[in-house]
Amino acid sequence: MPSKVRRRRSLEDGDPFALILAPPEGETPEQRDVRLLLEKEAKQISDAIDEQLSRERQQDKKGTKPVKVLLLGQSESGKSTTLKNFQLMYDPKAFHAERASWRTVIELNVVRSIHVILEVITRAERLTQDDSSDPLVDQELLALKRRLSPLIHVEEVLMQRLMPSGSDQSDAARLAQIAQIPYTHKPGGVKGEVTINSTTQWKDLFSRDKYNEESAERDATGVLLHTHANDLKTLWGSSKVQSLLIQQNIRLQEAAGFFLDCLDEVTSLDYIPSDDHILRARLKTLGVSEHRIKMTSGGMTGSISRDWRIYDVGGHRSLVMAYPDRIQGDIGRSTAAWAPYFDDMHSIIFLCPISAFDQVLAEEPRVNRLADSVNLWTTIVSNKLLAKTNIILFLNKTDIMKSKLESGIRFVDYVNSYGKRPNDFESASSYLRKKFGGLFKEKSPSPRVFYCHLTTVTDRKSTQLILANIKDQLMQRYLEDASLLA
Ligand SMILES: Nc1nc2c(ncn2[C@@H]2O[C@H](COP(=O)(O)OP(=O)(O)OP(=O)(O)O)[C@@H](O)[C@H]2O)c(=O)[nH]1
Ligand SMILES: [Mg+2]
Repeated sequence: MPSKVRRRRSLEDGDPFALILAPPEGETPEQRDVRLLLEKEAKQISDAIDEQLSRERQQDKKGTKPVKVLLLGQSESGKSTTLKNFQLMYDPKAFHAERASWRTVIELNVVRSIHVILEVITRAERLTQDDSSDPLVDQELLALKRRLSPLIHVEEVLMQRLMPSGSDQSDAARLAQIAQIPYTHKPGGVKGEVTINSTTQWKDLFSRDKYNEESAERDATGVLLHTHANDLKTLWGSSKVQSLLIQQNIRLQEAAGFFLDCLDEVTSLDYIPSDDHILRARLKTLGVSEHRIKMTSGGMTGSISRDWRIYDVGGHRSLVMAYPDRIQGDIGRSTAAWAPYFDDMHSIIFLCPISAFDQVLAEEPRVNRLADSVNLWTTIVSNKLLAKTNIILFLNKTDIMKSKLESGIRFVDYVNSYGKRPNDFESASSYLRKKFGGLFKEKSPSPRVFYCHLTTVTDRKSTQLILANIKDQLMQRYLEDASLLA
């Protein structure tokens, strides 16, 4: 029992690194059972992967192998945004062809932010009723709320169009059936974020050509946003709304899919999203999608061209392994869901959204988001099957991290081992780099190089420099491997 107390305390103290490194001494019999169960599961996965590896080695003896890159990380870490950057750089034609389709997603993002504000007003109204001496909501706000409430209906219509098969929960359940992964419905989870299943042809659904034939709602939404443009701007510009958001501790500007700072553009009738807007658009991925891009790299001996396959894995934890409640939210289930995609990857780009240090997982409110990323990182780097895989860490969302620290949110309040170091971006990011690097060295089955970048993947310029380097580095490695095998 004493060690159990110590382990729990380190979690409560909010130090994800201490938790990972804590020795399993003083394990209770139940903990032991759970650990053995996890080990058994890990062994089964490992055996299955070994078998698949050996089958694929046979197949790969013929033909040129594509370069395979896997994007990993928790939900909202920036995987799909990294993929968009790759597409924008190396397959711009396809990227631009999809531009109009992203408009619907952005419209939905706008409506969602408005929905959040309307709920904030409703909550404040309730409080005002309790204390009418100092009304938090005035008549003007109430009138705005009334006029904008039809947008909530629009949100439902749009979500039905993007998710024809129903909610993300039902998609997860279906996926679980196909993948034969135990699935548990978690009541009271995230409220209706729009999710895209990798098999849904949503871009076709919303392409401009198709619009005229069958998707009247889409333009109706654009027109509705346009009609309400002034009210939308008044609502967002209202100092009363801004103070209600602060009072209720909602930092809307830092949320995924925030577009209220460019309402003039987004609500105009001829709005077509820019590249930057597409990078900022939020659409949650469910399942795994494969993207093929032809890449060319120049070298001393001339340029080479290879097919790349980039795999974007939905990071949401809706596939839950049937383990005791206590350990849900831990390493095993994620590995189980992703394991089939690990085996022959040339590289894994692992994204950790470092700005999430003060947040919890939407789907698992007991779990701190940084602690979750540290857990996933540890699982990936310690996996023996990945011992030779090139792993690149993106400490992402540095822009939000900076603004949080500047606004006075204290890193040490969530990572107690940070101690008395200054609460600024330089110190906090270099601390995290060291910690992730330390885990990498300690947990890697054999020595390998630690690659780490501080990123803001919504920023095209800086991200594309990093991706160009990664592309050349992987092409180089690929050639070296090929010549070794020849
Ligand atoms: N400000 C800021 N926003 C970011 C950054 N990286 C990603 N985002 C935004 O965060 C949201 C989530 O990013 P995604 O790329 O969809 O996250 P994901 O990892 O694919 O999430 P899942 O599909 O749920 O697994 C999007 O609206 C992005 O535009 C960043 O570095 N800074
Ligand atoms: Mg995604």
